[in-house]
Amino acid sequence: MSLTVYRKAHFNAAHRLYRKDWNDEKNFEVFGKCSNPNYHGHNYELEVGITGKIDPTTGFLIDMKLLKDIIKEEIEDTFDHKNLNVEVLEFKDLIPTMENIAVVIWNKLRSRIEKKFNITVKLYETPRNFVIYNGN
Ligand SMILES: Nc1nc2c(c(=O)[nH]1)N=C([C@H](O)[C@H](O)COP(=O)(O)OP(=O)(O)OP(=O)(O)O)CN2
Ligand SMILES: [Zn+2]
Repeated sequence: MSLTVYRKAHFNAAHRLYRKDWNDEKNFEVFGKCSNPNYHGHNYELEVGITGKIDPTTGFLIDMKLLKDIIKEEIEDTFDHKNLNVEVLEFKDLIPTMENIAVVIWNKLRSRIEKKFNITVKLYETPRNFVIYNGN
C-alpha cells in the first residue's frame, strides 16, 4: 500500500528571466516584463509530496518533523528573501524560471531524502502559474 504525504512551505524571492548573451530588447521580446533589469519578486508556494509505505512500527510514512527540517534547511534557508540570479549558486548559469527552480528544489531534496521514497515538487510562482516535477 503506497501513500503520499505533503508538506507546504513558502519563500519570497526576486529574479530576472534573461539570457546574458542577448541584449535587453531581445530579452524583453522573449521574457516580457519578467526580464526587467532591476528584477522583480514572487511569493513562491511550495508543496512537497513524499510517496512510500507506512512503517508499521511508527505509523509514519516519513517523520513530518524531519521533512519540515529538510525543507527549511535546503529550500527556505537558501531561497527565502534572496535574489535567485545573484545569490543562489545554482542559478549562476541557469535561468530561474519556475520550471528550473522546481528541478533545483527536487535535486536538493533528493540529496537528503531516503531513496525508498519518491518525491514530487509542486511550485506556485503566482496564484495561477505552477509546475509539478517528480524527477521523470
Ligand atoms: N514557462 C514559464 N513562463 C513564464 C515563467 C516561468 O517561470 N515559466 N515566468 C514568468 C514570470 O516570472 C511570472 O511567473 C509571470 O508573471 P505574471 O505574468 O505577472 O503572472 P500572473 O499569474 O500574476 O499573471 P496574471 O496576468 O495576473 O494572470 C512568465 N512566464
Ligand atoms: Zn517572475
